[in-house]
Amino acid sequence: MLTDEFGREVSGVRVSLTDRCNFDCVYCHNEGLGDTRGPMDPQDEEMETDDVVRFLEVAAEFDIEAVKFTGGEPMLRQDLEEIIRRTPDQMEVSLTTNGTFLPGRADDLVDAGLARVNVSQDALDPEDFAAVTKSGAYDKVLEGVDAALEAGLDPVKLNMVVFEHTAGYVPEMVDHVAENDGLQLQLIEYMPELTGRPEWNIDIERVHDWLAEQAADIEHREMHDRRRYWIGEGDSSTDPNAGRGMVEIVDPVENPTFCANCHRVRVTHEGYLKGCLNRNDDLKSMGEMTKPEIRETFREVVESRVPYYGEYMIKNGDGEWELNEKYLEDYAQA
Ligand SMILES: Nc1nc2c(ncn2[C@@H]2O[C@H](COP(=O)(O)OP(=O)(O)OP(=O)(O)O)[C@@H](O)[C@H]2O)c(=O)[nH]1
Ligand SMILES: C[S@@+](CC[C@H](N)C(=O)[O-])C[C@H]1O[C@@H](n2cnc3c(N)ncnc32)[C@H](O)[C@@H]1O
Ligand code: SF4
Ligand code: SF4
Repeated sequence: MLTDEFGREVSGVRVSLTDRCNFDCVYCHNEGLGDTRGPMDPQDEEMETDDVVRFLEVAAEFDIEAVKFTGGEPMLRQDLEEIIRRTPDQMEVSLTTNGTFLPGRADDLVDAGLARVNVSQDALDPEDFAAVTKSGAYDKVLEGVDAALEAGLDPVKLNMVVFEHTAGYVPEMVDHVAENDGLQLQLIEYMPELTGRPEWNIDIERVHDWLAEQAADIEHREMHDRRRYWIGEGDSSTDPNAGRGMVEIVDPVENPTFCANCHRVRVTHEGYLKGCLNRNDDLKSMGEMTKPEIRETFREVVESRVPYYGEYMIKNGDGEWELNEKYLEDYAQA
C-alpha cells in the first residue's frame, strides 16, 4: 500500500463516472468539478468502461481495498453494472447515488458485485426535497431506497447535507432512521469552497452536541476519524442494532483530524487522478496511458497528497481559512 508524506496510507479510490446529473441540488460541489447542469447524454470526455477497469486493475496492484463510484449521477452510466462486474475482487464496491435509478437496477447491481449504497435524501417532505434538489423525483428516491433494501443492500446510508435549508430537518431524519430498520444516516457538513455560498454554513458542532446528548453509544470510525452516534437502546436480543439508528457525521471543515485520516485518491470522470476533493491543482491525466504509466502517475499523485483542512488551508488570526503560503506556488501553477 502506498503512503503519502503525511503518513496517510491510500487504501481506497473514489471514482467519478460522470458529471451529468438529473438533479440540480442547490449545494452541489459535484466532487470538486463545478456545475452538473448540461446535456444528459453520454459525453465524449467521459472515461470509457475499459479506462475505468484499467485504472482499477492498477489500483489493485497497490492493495487498494475499496472503490466508491460517484458523480454527477453515476447511475446515468449504463455500463455501471459492467464496471462493477469487472472491478478486481479484492475491492469492496460501493456507490453514492441520488437513488432515482435504483428501482429496476438494484438487483443487477448486487449481482454484479455492489456491496453498499449511499442514497442522498435531504428531507422527508416532497416540497422541501424539491426545494433543495430542484427535482420532483421524491417518490422515486423512496422507491430507490426500498429497491436497495430488497436487493439486500442493508444497511442503506441516507446522505443529508446539513446547511441553512436543511438544518431544521435533522431531528426528523434521525427519528426516521431510528424507527426504520435497514437505514442509517450520514450528516454531511456543507462545504462552501466549491459552491461559493458561505452564508449557508451552519455550526456542525451544535449537531454533534445535540446527538451526543441522546446517543446510547458513540464510536469513532477510522476513516476521517468520523464520529458515529447510535440513537435508541435497541430492542432485540438477536440483533443488537434492531430498533437503533446510526448517525455518522462527515465534517471535513471543522474536525481537525478528518483530513489527517484521509485515505482516498480520486479520479474524475475525464480520467484525471486527484489527491484531494477540494484541490484542482494536482490533477494528472491518465489519458491514453498504459498500465505502467498509470502506475507511475498514481505514485506521483500519492506523493503530492496534502491534508487539506489544517495543512493546505490554515486558519488566520480571525479564525478564517486561508491558503498556507507554503503551497501558494502550487495554486499559481493551476
Ligand atoms: N472533504 C471531503 N468530503 C468528503 C470526503 N469523503 C466524503 N466526503 C463528503 O461526504 C459526501 C458523501 O460521501 P459518500 O460518497 O456518501 O461516501 P462516504 O461517506 O465518504 O463513504 P462511505 O461512508 O464509506 O460510504 C461526499 O460527497 C463529500 O461531500 C472526503 O474525503 N473529503
Ligand atoms: C456530488 S454527489 C454525487 C452522487 C449522487 N449524485 C448523489 O447525490 O448522491 C455525492 C454527495 O456529495 C454531497 N454533496 C454535494 N455537494 C455538497 C457540498 N457542497 N457540501 C457537502 N456535501 C455535498 C451530496 O449530498 C451527495 O451525498
Ligand atoms: S444528485 Fe448528486 S450530483 Fe446531482 S446535483 Fe444532487 S448532489 Fe449533485
Ligand atoms: S484531504 Fe481532506 S478535503 Fe481533501 S479529500 Fe481528504 S478529507 Fe477531503
